[in-house]
Amino acid sequence: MAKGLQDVIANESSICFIDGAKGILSYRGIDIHELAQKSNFEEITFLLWNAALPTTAELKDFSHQLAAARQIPDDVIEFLRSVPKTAAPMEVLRTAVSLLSIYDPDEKSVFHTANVRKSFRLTAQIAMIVAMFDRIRKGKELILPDTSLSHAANFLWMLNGEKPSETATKALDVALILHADHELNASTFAARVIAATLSDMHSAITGAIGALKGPLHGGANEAVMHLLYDIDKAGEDPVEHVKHMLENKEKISGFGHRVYTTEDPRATHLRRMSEDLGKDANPKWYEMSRKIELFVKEEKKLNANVDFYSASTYTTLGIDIDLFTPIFAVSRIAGWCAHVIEQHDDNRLIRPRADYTGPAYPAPYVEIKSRQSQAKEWPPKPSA
Ligand SMILES: CC(=O)SCCNC(=O)CCNC(=O)[C@H](O)C(C)(C)COP(=O)(O)OP(=O)(O)OC[C@H]1O[C@@H](n2cnc3c(N)ncnc32)[C@H](O)[C@@H]1OP(=O)(O)O
Ligand SMILES: O=C([O-])CC(=O)C(=O)O
Repeated sequence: MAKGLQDVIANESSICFIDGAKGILSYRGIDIHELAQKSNFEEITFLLWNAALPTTAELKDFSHQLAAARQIPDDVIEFLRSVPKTAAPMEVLRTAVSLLSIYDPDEKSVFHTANVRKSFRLTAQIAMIVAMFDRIRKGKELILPDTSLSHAANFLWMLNGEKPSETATKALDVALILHADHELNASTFAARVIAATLSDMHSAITGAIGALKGPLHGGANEAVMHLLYDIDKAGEDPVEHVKHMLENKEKISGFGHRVYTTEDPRATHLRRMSEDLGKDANPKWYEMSRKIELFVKEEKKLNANVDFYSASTYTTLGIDIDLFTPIFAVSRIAGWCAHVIEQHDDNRLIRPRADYTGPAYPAPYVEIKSRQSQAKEWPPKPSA
């Protein structure tokens, strides 16, 4: 039995190819390094959904459709205003996406064309929800979307209320390219399991957001930054701190990967971005990260994953920690949609088996008056 389904081939997919031993990641066969250098979020989203790079006219039309989808029902904005300002943005996003389904004109359909329409809306709306809730919780006025801006630039515009610099837009755009898809990662698998019951796309994406939030998955980028802040606040040496954590058998967020046994190709770009942005702003977070990376690699032979340098990159861009995982979702929605579309286009229920480890069958049904409590921890044994 493969615990955690390690290395189990659970589905066919033509979206994303990974060679974990060689550190290769590609979308529809095109290497991530080339995409990170030459492409943009709109183009790779077209690629993920259509299995081919767009022509100039197709890209223009696609970008236009994505910008035109920047609309949120008033009731969803009311919901964002109604939740406590202290709510975690990732929880708010999860619930808002669930709520969006009630207002989506194609909500019940799982047909290809309806799924594509929903993909445009969800991709546009997730970015807007993250930006809008951040402004609402800070008591700031909402900023209307600007359809002349790219997806990355519009997100920064709606978040900060000022036109973003080319450097910030480019950095976010590259981060969005890098995070957009990753084969059957936990959140995408969750989305496909939900979609495979012929449930709707919003249900699948709501489940995916719940899975992404966990600290073993997308939530690790926030945990990395909390670690860096804690070390900095305590004035500790980063290597000594991490050494102590490893001695206590604690995991270091941002390291290790189920599939990559060598460098995560996305970390290569994020490391460079963290360093470059740090040079112009504050190199501290990059420098601390680099020291930790070198030590963990030497000591545990573990490589930094996509979440490690995204933390210092986003912090240097002035983004709050609890928006890191939501921003992961702002990008990953492109991949989730591609996978839900692929699943619905050629569906079969996903229903694996469990290796049963419980009491041998047939176990006796003991009448209630004859039972002794078997509970170990919960519920606690009532005192006699
Ligand atoms: C976008 C993403 O989801 S990328 C991943 C983001 N998650 C993180 O960064 C959290 C930290 N990393 C981890 O917890 C793991 O490496 C995971 C979840 C990514 C992969 O998990 P798995 O493939 O199940 O590996 P598993 O957790 O079994 O670890 C294997 C061994 O490496 C160790 N290990 C793995 N990651 C780490 C880590 N980050 N720090 C310290 N030790 C680690 C484990 O303790 C274990 O050691 P052992 O065999 O001595 O018990
Ligand atoms: O593939 C995984 O297991 C996790 C990951 O890196 C991602 O989702 O980007």
